[in-house]
Amino acid sequence: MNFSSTRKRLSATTNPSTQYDDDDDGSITTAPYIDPFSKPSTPSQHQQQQHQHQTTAADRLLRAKSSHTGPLSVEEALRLKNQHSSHTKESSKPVFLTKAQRAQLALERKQQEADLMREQRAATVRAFSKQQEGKEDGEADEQPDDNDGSWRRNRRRDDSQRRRSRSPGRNDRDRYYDRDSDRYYARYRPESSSRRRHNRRSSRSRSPASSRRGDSRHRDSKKTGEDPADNSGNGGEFKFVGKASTDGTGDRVLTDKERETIKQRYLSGDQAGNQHNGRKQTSRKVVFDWDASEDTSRDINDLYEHRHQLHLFGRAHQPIPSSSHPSSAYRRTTDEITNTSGLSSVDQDRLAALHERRQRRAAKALWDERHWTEKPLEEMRDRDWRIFKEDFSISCKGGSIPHPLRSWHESRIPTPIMRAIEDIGYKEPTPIQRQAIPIGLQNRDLIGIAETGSGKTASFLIPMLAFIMTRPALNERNMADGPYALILAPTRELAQQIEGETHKFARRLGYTCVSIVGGHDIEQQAIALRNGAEIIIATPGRLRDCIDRRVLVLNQCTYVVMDEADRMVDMGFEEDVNFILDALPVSNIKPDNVHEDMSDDGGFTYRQTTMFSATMPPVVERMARKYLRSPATVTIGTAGKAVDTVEQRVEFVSGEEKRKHRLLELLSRHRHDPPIIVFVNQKKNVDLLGRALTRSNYSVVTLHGGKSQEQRELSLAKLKNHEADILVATDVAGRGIDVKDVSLVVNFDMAKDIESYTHRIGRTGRAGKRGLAVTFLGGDDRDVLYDLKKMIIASPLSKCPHELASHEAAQAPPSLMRAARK
Ligand SMILES: Nc1ncnc2c1ncn2[C@@H]1O[C@H](COP(=O)(O)OP(=O)(O)OP(=O)(O)O)[C@@H](O)[C@H]1O
Repeated sequence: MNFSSTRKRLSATTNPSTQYDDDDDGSITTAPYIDPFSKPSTPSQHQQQQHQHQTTAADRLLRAKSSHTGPLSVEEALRLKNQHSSHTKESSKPVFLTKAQRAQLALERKQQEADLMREQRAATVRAFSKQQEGKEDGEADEQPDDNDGSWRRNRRRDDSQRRRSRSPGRNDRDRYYDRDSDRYYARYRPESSSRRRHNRRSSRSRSPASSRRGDSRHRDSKKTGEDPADNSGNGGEFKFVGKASTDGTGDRVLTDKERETIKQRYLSGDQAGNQHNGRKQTSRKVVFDWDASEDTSRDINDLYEHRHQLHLFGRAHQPIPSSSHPSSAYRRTTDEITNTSGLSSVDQDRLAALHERRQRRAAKALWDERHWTEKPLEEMRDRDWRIFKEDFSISCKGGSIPHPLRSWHESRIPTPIMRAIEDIGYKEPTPIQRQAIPIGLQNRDLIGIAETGSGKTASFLIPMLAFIMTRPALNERNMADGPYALILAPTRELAQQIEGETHKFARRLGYTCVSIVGGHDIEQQAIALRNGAEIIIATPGRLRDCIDRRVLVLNQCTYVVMDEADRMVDMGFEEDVNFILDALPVSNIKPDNVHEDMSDDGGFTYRQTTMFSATMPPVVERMARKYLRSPATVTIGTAGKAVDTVEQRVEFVSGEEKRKHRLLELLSRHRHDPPIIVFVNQKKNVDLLGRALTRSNYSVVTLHGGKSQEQRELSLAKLKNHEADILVATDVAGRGIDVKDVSLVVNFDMAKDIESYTHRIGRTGRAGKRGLAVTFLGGDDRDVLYDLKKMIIASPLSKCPHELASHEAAQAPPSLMRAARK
């Protein structure tokens, strides 16, 4: 639809006072238009309207009066007056417009304003281009009338008149605007053109960047559909680039889109203001397909996790002013952030938590992620030490525990002992050695609990030797005061074994060790003691004898080791142990209030007492409380747990004959490599079984408490030397006996308690090697079934048979079962 023709038709119908006076040139002569339907927009306009109505009514009265020949009659005058007053009443009535009419009128008015603006812009451009042309062409311009640009103005007027002649419906308002715009050009053109000239000059002198800005403006105008070049070149016609057509009269017809744009721009003020150039705000936004569950940022930054904390100060959405020119608002903001005094306690807590998290993150950034094996000692952090201890199942109690040994050469072990360790061939310390040796070197009391065959002997020997190195060498004068160190063991075999282990080190260091065990001539032992020995290894009974007989004094003994202390108590040696410990000098007993670390004791040496075992029943803890001062406790793995390298099997076999038969079957069928140890509970059964096995062509030695010390030592030596394949023994051989590569342990009789069982099966699977333990169970073993089941279940190599798992006696501890029976 032709927009301009609609506008004209509407004007004609809605403006009753419009008079068309089409003359030859198409011009319209009319009074300035006042729309009677529209509310006066200003007070002056309103007064003007009122005045016009009144003037028109008075004129009519005068005309009526003048057309009358004589004076008016009273009726005539009244009629005229009534006529006038009714007209006045009518004209003063408010006129209501429909919404569509108002919109149409507003559209019309806006169109007129747009036309006026367009004209003004075009005129400015024309004036400018005329001046440019004038400059370029100079005096030799082909247009003779163009010196002042008047020919262009004339041509524009001609064009305008031609257009008007083509548009007979054009109303007086258009004419008014034309005139008005001419006035505008006359008034403002020189100034605006001179301003443009000025702008142009200044833009030339400005930086290239600003000229680029001009370019970008140019580009922008292209984007919006306007072409400034066209505006300057087409005589001020507002030209749309796009699908535009003309109607039959040659008037340009606006497209729907253009009309819509004009409507949005001029009719809906709010929308036009918000939506720049009628463009939707989101038209240039990229809308991503995004799902909150795909947000991985919260994994790496917990700031996102607690997003609300960002809004703690309510400033996140506000622009922060430049700190170089801090405004009062900015200062207030920073004050609020740094000063938490005004915050609620909840917000202060949040702020503190945030701060702490940042600090943790910063500390984490400093973490060295290398494994402890890749780090030098001085770069080890607490975390590395924790990992290290976990790797070796080391757990400690007692406070001020030194770091464990990573290797032999990183320790504070004196060089001569280090050389001895190298000579013996211990490449790496075992877990108990890693932690017990540094504690021992601090001259600190210690309880060491580690599985069988884990190197506990060296754990107490090495610090003991280091301590002895600090003592004066034994000579004629101090020899009579006795040894520097004492090692107590429950059995002769164990004592002799420790002696052998100690001797390996001691002879390399020039020290003497003497074992005092039963079964040997006490006179010979007294002679050995008189010759002087730094280290005494003894069983409690014989040592007490020696002290009683004054064969031995312990005047300068300040280092005491109790190996298998629980066994000593078990065997009834507790009283003997107490007697021996009480015989030690009291002057060097460490007071309770002394700091745990005794390494720097100002030259004074307190007595150091240590206890080692694979099991630590409560009775040993009682002894420890009595004789140890602020001890450190080191546990490797789980206290009392059987060594993981042993596979434990159990079979329910009742009766001696059946068990013998089963044992022979086991030995013949599976062909276990010697040495093999078979444990029997009673001495006489040891001999019976030994003979039975010998009859079956096995090379057998036996060991029990009823044999002479010589026979016992011979049996053990034959087994170690591989002269015998099988050792049949009681619990005498159950503890501490270290025979290399025992492949099989058979519990012909089950041990009476779980600790003894643990030590027995610990004769195999030693020093990291794998072993097998087979146990025959019968009706007498009910009291250990519960603990045995637990131990087998805990063993990684073992499988608990259904018979044991479901056994009635294996369902609860024996004490509970007894209580339930009562
Ligand atoms: N660091 C080491 N490297 C290699 N072998 C070692 C090391 N320490 C000790 N051994 C060896 O391991 C074996 C067992 O050592 P030891 O007898 O001291 O163990 P244990 O824990 O006392 O056993 P039990 O509890 O049965 O008495 C011995 O033959 C010993 O020579």
